[in-house]
Amino acid sequence: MKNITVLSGGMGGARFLQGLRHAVAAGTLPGVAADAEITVVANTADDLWMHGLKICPDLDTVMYTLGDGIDQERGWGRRDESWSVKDELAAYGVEPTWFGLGDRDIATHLVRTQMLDAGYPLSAVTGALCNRWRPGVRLLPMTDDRVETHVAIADPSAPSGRRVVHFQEYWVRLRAAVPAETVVVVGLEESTPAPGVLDAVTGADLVLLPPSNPVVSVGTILGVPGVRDALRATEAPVVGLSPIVGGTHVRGMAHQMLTSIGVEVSAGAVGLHYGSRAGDAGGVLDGWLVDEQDADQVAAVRAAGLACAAVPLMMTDLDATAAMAAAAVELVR
Ligand SMILES: O=c1nc2n(C[C@H](O)[C@H](O)[C@H](O)CO)c3cc(O)ccc3cc-2c(=O)[nH]1
Repeated sequence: MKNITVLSGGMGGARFLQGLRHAVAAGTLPGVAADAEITVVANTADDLWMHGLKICPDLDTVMYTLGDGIDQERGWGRRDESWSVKDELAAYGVEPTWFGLGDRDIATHLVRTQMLDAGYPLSAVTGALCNRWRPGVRLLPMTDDRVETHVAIADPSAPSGRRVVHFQEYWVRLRAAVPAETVVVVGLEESTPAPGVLDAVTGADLVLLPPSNPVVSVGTILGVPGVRDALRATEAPVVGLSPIVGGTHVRGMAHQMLTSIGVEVSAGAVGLHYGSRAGDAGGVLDGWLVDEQDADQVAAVRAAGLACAAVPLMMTDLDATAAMAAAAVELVR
């Protein structure tokens, strides 16, 4: 195997990619060449415009994490960050004040916004930013078009009893503490895959769905017209790793998002939600990894036509994550 493609969200996907890159370089993935290329197709529906800047959280989290600029503790934004601009904006009473824009991070958004204003597509901007960060993977946005996830929540003070907020407000300001009644990904149906995305799927030797949010991260990538068809057409095996362990998410808000689309919050249910490529309901997987805590769900996943195994899925360190990548390869060899 020489070409591995990963459909990734932010923090969970980025941590997985660290382990995958480590395993490829160490030559510990059975049948995978040590010089194999990793292509990351990243979710861009978390993106938002704020203070006139285009912010791309999942692209930046992958870029900073693999480029060794990430703040490990937060899992997003830059290490050794300062917040002077954020504080000054707050001093002017400029909203929103709830979003953490760091001084170093703002430089990334300034470069991106200037290039977008000059007419460069997001994919070209991302390539330019990666010339500095050298993440060691090819990083592609899922689309160059504007796509944004918005969440409808109950709001008794609103005439309709509901209010729609940008995904970032739901996640950062509201801490996903209220039920997501409806998730709407604005612009998704009209979007087209960014250059290289479909080829990265159809031309891969292996496609991986890391433990990112199956609704608002991987789910949005699958929603870009053409991506799901490419996954069902590729000759590469497609393997996913469950973001749900022991009945809940490890970090983030997969629990709330799965509930909002009526999918049971379990490792097995997420695998069945992605579905088997062997089936005819648009499924995209050949294999699905669940954590050892969820071994009792392996039989049901296999019964749906998926290869399935229960292995440790907690990304506690680089070796643990590398072992997860190896288990994914083993599952479909
Ligand atoms: O929990 C937070 N996450 C923050 N994130 C993380 C972001 O909400 C998540 O990475 C994804 O959107 C969800 O996966 C940021 C990411 C960026 O790229 C830039 C700024 C932020 C700011 C925050 C923040 O203030 N609080």
